[in-house]
Amino acid sequence: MFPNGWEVSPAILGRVADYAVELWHEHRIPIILSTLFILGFLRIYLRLTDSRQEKLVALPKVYNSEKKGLEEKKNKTEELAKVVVKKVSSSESSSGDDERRKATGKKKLGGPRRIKGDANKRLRKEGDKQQDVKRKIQVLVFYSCLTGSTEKIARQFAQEFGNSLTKSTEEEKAQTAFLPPQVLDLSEVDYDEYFISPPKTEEGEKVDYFYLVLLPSFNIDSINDTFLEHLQETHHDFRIDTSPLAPILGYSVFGFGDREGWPTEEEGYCFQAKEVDKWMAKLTGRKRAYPLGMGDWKRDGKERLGEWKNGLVDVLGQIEQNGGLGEGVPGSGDPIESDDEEVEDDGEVLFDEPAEQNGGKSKSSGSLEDVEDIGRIMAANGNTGKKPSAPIAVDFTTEGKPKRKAAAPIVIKEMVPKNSPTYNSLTKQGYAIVGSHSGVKICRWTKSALRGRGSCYKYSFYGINSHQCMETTPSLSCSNKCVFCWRHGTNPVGTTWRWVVDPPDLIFNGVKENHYKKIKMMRGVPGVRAERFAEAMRIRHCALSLVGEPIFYPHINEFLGMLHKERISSFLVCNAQHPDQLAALQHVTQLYVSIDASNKESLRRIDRPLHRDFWERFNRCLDILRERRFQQRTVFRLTLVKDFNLEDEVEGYADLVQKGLPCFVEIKGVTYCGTSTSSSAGLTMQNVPFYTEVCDFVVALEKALKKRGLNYGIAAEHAHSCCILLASDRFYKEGKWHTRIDYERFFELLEERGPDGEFTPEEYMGPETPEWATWGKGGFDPRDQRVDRKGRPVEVS
Ligand SMILES: Cc1cc2nc3c(=O)[nH]c(=O)nc-3n(C[C@H](O)[C@H](O)[C@H](O)COP(=O)(O)O)c2cc1C
Ligand code: SF4
Repeated sequence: MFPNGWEVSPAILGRVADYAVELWHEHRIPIILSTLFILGFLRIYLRLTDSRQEKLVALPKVYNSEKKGLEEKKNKTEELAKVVVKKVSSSESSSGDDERRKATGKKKLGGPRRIKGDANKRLRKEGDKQQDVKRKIQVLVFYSCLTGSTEKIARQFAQEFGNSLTKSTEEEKAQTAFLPPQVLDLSEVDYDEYFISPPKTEEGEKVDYFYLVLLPSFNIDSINDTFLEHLQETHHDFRIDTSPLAPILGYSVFGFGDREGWPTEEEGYCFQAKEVDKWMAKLTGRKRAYPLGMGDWKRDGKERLGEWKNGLVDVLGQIEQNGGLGEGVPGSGDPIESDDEEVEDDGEVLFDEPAEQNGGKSKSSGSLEDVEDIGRIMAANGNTGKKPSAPIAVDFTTEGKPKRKAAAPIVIKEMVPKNSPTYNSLTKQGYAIVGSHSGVKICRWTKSALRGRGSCYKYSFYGINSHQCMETTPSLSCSNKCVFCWRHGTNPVGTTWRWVVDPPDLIFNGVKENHYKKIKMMRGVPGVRAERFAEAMRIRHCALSLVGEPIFYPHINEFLGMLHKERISSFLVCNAQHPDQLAALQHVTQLYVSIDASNKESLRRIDRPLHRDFWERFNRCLDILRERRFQQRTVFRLTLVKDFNLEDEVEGYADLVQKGLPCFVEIKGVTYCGTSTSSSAGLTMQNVPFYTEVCDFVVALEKALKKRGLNYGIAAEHAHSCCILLASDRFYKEGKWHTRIDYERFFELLEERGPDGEFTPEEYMGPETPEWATWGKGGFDPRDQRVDRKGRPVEVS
């Protein structure tokens, strides 16, 4: 009923409803469209009004209250002792919010916040803040023992180790606190507490653990067996993560043994320490922080343990600085297996010619200048980042001839700029580029020696420890394109030095730094021996023979002086194409010239030299070697390539030896590398001679030399690298070959008489060549274990 008393009968209501339904059915589309149109219009109108007036016309109350609520919430949460908050991601905040924010001119609130954690608890902890900042590291020293010595050693070790660590963190500002090392007897500890996961700490306390295991070996039943069984079972237990100890910072193992009863590792020397090291690597996800150490408790145990301790102090120092094991570990547990490398990194190799270099024909438009002038020009350019404007060329072919006047401004480019394909290619291959034209790389023999798997032939012949050898070059550029070049790349080749010249000290410091960095990356590699690793941190030898041509570098003598000053011996290999530089070279410990062929045609085919007068240059180099044979310890390096320079060339090589009269002749079979450079030259595996073929060649060459009245004999061999040494009888004394070098004497002579001083190679001739390295004995270092490509031991025949 209506208020005025009208009554509407149900029949009328029914008719109205019918009419409305009918109307809807007939006109629903126009009704919907016009409603949408009106709503759309209304919305646009509201928007326009909104931005003009810079305030909300519609829904203001709703938004304001929401905003107010959020702000209150924000203040509250901030007040609540800066609890951990998490912003809702931007994708979650609606665009409408943004627009409204724009409209109000208010700052972004960051969206609703989700509160994590307990604010009150956090407030309670505020007072502990200072304490929280310091990170705590707990070193645990586990040991096992049967007859009592290891316990004593472990306690003393922990004491000394703790002292060394605290010294480094005594400063108030130190971010890390080393807790005193704990010594734990493996026959008493609960293995589940330490070797299924790291020990639990007090609630809220953050302690990182570092495990050390001092373990004598026993070939009888002992706690070692129980311990090893536990490690194995944990690793194989399907209910447990395969690396449950991965949260620890790192570990290292030191084994005690007795060489009197167990002389070699194959016979059981320290065998259980090796096992523990292996299982710990698995359980920790390869967190070997320092190589396995081993010591004979009757002989060198203390000394080896001391080295191992010092190495670990260094490692913990790095952890303190970097927060973890850092580069190489478990990356160094990601070993670049030396055996995986295609070939050994010893020898001159080249890269493909870059497009802009045309067969060595110099395109330089600039003037020809002296090497020394490059420094002057660089100084004139101020090396200030101003772009020099035209190339400079130093043409060794025209050195000494009158200079032409500069026709155009000078631009000095870098040989291997950081953004060049060469740089990328070289770094990918494991080279570190130092400055703009020098490189350093760890050769596979260095890695092999670190793991006790054999040194290169230079140990057998000359007594060089491969793990203390740095392989480097101050010039990545070269003037040949040898067929056996095994590096892919696009490095500059050319007859002239046209690049920026880096100062020698920059190169010297840079190559050392990078070499040590690369050695350090090996510390977690399985099988690396602690004592070799410690020795490797002192470079004793430098092989200037990587890629490129070292005497191409204008300051090579200064660079050599720096090596010698630090008592690093130098073996310099050059390609017999730079006679002037060779003549000007000061003393090196051993001076090599690569003799890749015995006649002009063969040399052209193999070395593919860029110099048109390559044969004349080659011969001049041999003359220089002959003249200097009583000043420099000279070596011919022959690389035999079947079907290229092996057959019918014995007589030719004998002639070259007669011409140069080197102190030694090293003969080596080529190593196949399968690069585009070599295959485009038609080189295949078929060109690699067998060792027996190399032996036959050497016997024939010795005979050919004798025929010419030259007294050379086969002094040493290293079958492992297919290399044999012929020596002049100048190095044959009292019925023995003396191919080794007295390095200390060499440095003394240098100090006494200077880099140009008069002294002969005989004056620093070393002790006799060891029996195992002489002809017929194979030459494998008896200290090491020979392995095949898969790391399996190989019997040395
Ligand atoms: C019963 C026995 C068995 C041993 N077996 C080996 C072994 O197989 N390999 C090894 O290098 N040393 C072996 N050793 C030498 C011990 O590892 C070495 O003497 C060690 O320093 C002993 O440590 P401890 O005095 O703490 O028990 C053995 C010693 C004993 C007493
Ligand atoms: S001399 Fe040095 S660089 Fe050359 S192969 Fe031996 S260890 Fe390697």
